[in-house]
Amino acid sequence: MIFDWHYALSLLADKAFWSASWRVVELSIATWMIGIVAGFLLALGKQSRIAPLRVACSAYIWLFRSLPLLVLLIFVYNLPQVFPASSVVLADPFWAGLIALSISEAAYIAEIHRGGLLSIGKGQFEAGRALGLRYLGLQRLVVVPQAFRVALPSLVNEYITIVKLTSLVSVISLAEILLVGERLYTQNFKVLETMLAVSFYYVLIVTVVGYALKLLEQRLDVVRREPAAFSPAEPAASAAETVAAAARVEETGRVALEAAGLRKRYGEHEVLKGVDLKVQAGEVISVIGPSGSGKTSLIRTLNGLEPLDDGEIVLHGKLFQWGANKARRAVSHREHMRGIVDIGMVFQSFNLFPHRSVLDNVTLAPRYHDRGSKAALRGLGMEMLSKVGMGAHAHKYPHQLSGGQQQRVAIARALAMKPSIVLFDEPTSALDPELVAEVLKVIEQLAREGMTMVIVTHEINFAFRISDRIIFLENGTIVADAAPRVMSAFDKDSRVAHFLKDLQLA
Ligand SMILES: Nc1ncnc2c1ncn2[C@@H]1O[C@H](COP(=O)(O)OP(=O)(O)OP(=O)(O)O)[C@@H](O)[C@H]1O
Repeated sequence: MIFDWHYALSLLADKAFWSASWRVVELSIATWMIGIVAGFLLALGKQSRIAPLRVACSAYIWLFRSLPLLVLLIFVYNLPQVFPASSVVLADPFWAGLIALSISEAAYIAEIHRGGLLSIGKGQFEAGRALGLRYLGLQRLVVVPQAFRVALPSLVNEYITIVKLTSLVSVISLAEILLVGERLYTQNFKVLETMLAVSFYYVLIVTVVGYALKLLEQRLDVVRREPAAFSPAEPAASAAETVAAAARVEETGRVALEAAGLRKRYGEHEVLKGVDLKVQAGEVISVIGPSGSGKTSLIRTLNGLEPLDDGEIVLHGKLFQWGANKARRAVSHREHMRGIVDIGMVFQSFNLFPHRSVLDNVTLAPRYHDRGSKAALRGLGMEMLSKVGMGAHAHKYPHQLSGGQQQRVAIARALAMKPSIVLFDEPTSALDPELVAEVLKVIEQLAREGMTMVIVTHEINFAFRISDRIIFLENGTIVADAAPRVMSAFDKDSRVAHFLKDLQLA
């Protein structure tokens, strides 16, 4: 038997094949999109803290990944035998195929999304929470865009799988590419010629749609993006457009934050053992102490990133945080959130949002909290960036900045919410030594402006130079709390003097 090239080539212009190809494109794209949305919800459900939801989503994923698609297709297509009303939809093989494919693909895609979700670091959630983003806002603005970008290469791959799986829908008589081919070769027995044409159409769809999805993948990949050129004509917006941008400086002398009897334990290890701390408005307090003494734990409990076991925190005279051991819940969620955004937080590892430009990082929270018009917030963002010497980098992405520059952007981001207190958790510990000075200079400037700050730091000279008070923490207890001048004059046998001497020798 001779291979009929002429016939095979004529099939490439066959109307029935082109219309079947279009049906495959429609079916595969619809399945992919439904699978992406449903799969994401399943992935979130599988990670949920609500046990019944977690179990239900896990069971769905387990069941539909185990079930062969062919079985599911036949099952769905024949459902009208038991539920006649469903024939309105399921009598059409396109809809029956779409439903069966989507049910099955959602289970596979859920696992791809879970990989994306797991890749988002804890720091991203903490930065979002410290900026007062609620669950949905955090998902929408921070988690989903990043997780989607991570998952996209696998999702594109899954699309190709879906295109191939559509050939199975021929069993329920959908006139897709394979069925058109089968109908032809059962008439003329030119099986190889027909299958060559069938292959051509599948390869064409995978190539064209696959290429479009690759372009989408590249577009979403900020790491490949060149920084946009900065135009000095664009920036700081007119004074009228600018939301009162300067960091909020409280009337000095009043108590801004008061923590009483703070206790925190991790398992059996009690890391804060009844800490009392009063921060006056305009005061700069540095927290120093040996590694593991509880400095970071203290600062993280102050703005609610870590729950307390006991004790309470009062912010500007209003209860803000309270220990799990206390039954008192006199604070509404709204008031509590107001407290959170009133306390700015700068993290050791910056925790900038990598998928957003520098300016977007700074304006994200004020935009979320509806603090002004787009133009006004842009003006605010530019002003905050200029304040930390980063105005010229507004259009870059975090990965295009040095560590010191990233930390300065993180400071601008915290200031953009106009907090009354800013907490710094070892702001220079993750930096190369030559980058430390630029960050300390910014913090020192804020101290001069009268910003209320609590700074956990290992930069002892810096702490003694800019602070009104130094707190020495050891074993979860405040061992000393004094002005730098007083602390420098402590008895040379005191624990503080030993610690400072050890640091000088190190
Ligand atoms: N999430 C956690 N789970 C369990 N233990 C923790 C956790 N976070 C901190 N710890 C423990 O609590 C203790 C205090 O940690 P913390 O980070 O507050 O100390 P630190 O004084 O800031 O130390 P460093 O100066 O090294 O950063 C340490 O022993 C640490 O191992």
